Amino acid sequence: MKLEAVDFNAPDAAERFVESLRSTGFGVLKNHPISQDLVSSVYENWQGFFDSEEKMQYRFKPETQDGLFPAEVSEVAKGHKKRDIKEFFHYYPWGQCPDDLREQLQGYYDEANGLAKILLGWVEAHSPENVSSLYSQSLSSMVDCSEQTLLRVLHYPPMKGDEDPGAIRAAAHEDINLLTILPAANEPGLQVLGKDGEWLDVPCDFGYLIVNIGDMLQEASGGYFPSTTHRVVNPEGADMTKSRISLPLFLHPKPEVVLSERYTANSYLMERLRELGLI
Ligand SMILES: O=C(O)CCC(=O)C(=O)O
Ligand SMILES: [Fe+2]
Repeated sequence: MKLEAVDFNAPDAAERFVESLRSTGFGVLKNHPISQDLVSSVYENWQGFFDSEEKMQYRFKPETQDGLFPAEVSEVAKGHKKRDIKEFFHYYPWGQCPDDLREQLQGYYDEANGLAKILLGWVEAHSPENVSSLYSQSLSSMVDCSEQTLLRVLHYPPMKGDEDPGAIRAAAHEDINLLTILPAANEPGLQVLGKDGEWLDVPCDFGYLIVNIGDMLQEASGGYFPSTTHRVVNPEGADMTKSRISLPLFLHPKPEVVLSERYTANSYLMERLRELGLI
């Protein structure tokens, strides 16, 4: 299996992108419309936030799940015992955010959501009829004006050498949401599990945009679009001293959206959060 970047402006971009999603669970785009200067500047400013003491004033609120999740409360992926080596900030337009970072992050949130709608349109247009007939409404309308779509700013600190043996930056997992949109991080490490059981590096050239399918699209498409297992491995050698910042946008439908005969977006999310011990 090979993950090749699709040129966003190519005439057959939609078809090739959706084919990649279908066969690998991932799609990689180049020449997409999201501003790289904006992404670099977000990385830089949020590195400053994570390096600061004031970050602790933004500790997450358990009832609304917005704000900073410090390293000591970081996630334990389903089926794993060790905590991931990371800290992260959950940004929602209605949630907490340092004043000096809000405008820029909201700007990125809006740009990424705009592109996400185009990509959901591509997925819908290239779903076979027996699959698109399963969608209770168009995929892009599922996320339209959703207040659940989450932008996560992730910081993986440099390795200190005293990490718990067996702990990694992000243990193997699948995303819960419809689609995840992620600009290439400032350091490598993201890997996807191929159908052959081999881990494959996701191309991370600066400027690439990585898109992956989450469990909700798998559910809504009756399994046609597979949600894919991925992880972030620890750096080795000289890279151990480097931080890694990444910026996934998790597209979440409005709570009342019907995903399948079994689930609404809300009932699905609650079931998964319960499994993860988060509620
Ligand atoms: O940091 C990355 O590259 C991926 C992060 C991720 O998979 C997640 O937060 O769900
Ligand atoms: Fe993920």
